[in-house]
Amino acid sequence: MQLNPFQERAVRSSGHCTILACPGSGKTRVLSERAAHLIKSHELGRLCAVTFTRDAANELRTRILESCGQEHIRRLGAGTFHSLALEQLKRSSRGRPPRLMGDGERWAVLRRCWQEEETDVPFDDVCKLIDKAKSQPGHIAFADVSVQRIYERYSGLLHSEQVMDFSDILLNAVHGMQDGSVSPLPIRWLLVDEAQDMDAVQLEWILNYGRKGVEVTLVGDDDQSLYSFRHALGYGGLQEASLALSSLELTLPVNYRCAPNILGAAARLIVKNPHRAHKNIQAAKSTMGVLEVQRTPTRADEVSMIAHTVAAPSEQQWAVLGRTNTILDTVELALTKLAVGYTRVGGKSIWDRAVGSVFLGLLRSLADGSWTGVANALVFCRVDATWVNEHSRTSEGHYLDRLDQALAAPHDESRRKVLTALREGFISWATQLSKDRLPLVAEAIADLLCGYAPTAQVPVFKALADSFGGLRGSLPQRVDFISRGGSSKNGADLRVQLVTLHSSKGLEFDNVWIMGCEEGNLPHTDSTEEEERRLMYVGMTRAKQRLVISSALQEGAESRFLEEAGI
Ligand SMILES: Nc1ncnc2c1ncn2[C@@H]1O[C@H](COP(=O)(O)OP(=O)(O)OP(=O)(O)O)[C@@H](O)[C@H]1O
Repeated sequence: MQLNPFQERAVRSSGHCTILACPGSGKTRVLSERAAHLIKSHELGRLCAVTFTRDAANELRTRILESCGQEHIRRLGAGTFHSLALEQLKRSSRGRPPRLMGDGERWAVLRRCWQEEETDVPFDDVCKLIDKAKSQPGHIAFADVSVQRIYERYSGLLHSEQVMDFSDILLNAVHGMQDGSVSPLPIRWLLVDEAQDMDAVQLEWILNYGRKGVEVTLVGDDDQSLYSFRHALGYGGLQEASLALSSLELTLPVNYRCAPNILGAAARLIVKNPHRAHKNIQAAKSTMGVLEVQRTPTRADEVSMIAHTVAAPSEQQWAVLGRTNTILDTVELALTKLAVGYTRVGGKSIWDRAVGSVFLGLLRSLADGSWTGVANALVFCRVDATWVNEHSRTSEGHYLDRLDQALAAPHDESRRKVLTALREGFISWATQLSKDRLPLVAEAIADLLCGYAPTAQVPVFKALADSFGGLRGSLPQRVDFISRGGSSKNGADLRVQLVTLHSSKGLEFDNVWIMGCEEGNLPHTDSTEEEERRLMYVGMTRAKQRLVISSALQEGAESRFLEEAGI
């Protein structure tokens, strides 16, 4: 595959460089080719590639080595910001930097400090404020004096106990590089992938290298910046870095992924964002794709349309993209009902979460006589877990025998009530089952659990019962189908994927369906319009051949993004 002229220039140019890459423009390839070019065209010097996750760093290392050859392995480093900063701290403290606390430990120390302060500011808010402050490299100060005191107490404790939290790794490396107590890694080139996602501390870390003569290459797409809630700087960060280093700015405008009409709609949408780098995005493909808009009366109609379309027998690969996991749950249940295999990306299956697993657990017990589902349901129905565990250890046999053994002992009224309800329930469910009335059994189990569930979970139990009741097959067959994760726990069946818009970044599919495109949901009220527009843009640019965008009348007005995209 030949590089296009834009890619060629991005690979071969020298000095500090910021590469603004449109979706599907081959940025990982350009980054690895550029790294290989720098290594091969110089006899000396180490190169370090940095990114946000360990998997991405490993992938990048492999791609670079494929391009430059294994013989250069000693001249290449790749890691996350934090792993590289930690390496610096280790080198500068002869292998003994402060011990890194785990998440739970950090939480406990912070909570201690919060309790001591007796403030009105809720603990979660204090955590968020401190996280936000620690994503800045400068002096930390809080508007609220009680939060300031909590922070000072927390920092004091970490110092005296010679420990640090995750944010301290980069902060300590940055401050140490500034005052000369921490040396930079001995590298000649630094390459940063997904640079739109860096926060202010990561930016300062990069700039420190740049100021010390390391050549910095940033690759990113400000239009795909989705993490401002994690303090990512997006376009502002890319601009600041380019300005500070006087970097050469290049774009990769050619998209190899999407049909031109799909790309055109996405491009019309994203230009509505006022704060972005101008990129003259172009489609490499010339064959038009399918671009459809669907508006159904209700969400249930929308979900049914999605499920029946993606279920149609074909080799076609589909991704259903949703703004939230809750909206994707509705499609998951509809697919279960139709016995269509699927994979969830970016969230757990509803059958693996508390509500789904307690419901399925009782059905499994009914199918095979096992106890675990009953024990879990007892705890869900607020029976004391210590008692349930003790009874699980000391009793044996079929669940009915174990319930009988339990009922033979004395209990307080509420526990006896739950044990009796379950026992009577099982007897009646078994009778219904013998008459092939599985939907009724599913409904009755849901009803029993609803009696102990918070109000918000009641419709979820009803939907689970409807989905399970509608599925074909015997009870063990249905339980087995769902337990296998709708057939594809191990990702074996990737034909239908249910993906949150955030998790869709970096992926591509033949056919994409973006659902729930109503005002309030997309754009979502929890975020800014610009960030939501980027989210929609990322979703749209995942589609190679076909893009369907749907909404339900009952859920509100159609998203403003459709009009903006001219569709
Ligand atoms: N010069 C080229 N000629 C033909 N195809 C190319 C070229 N460069 C990249 N591609 C193809 O373009 C597709 C998109 O590339 P890639 O997945 O690396 O995009 P990306 O820039 O990382 O996208 P995104 O940011 O949207 O995740 C890949 O299938 C890749 O093989």
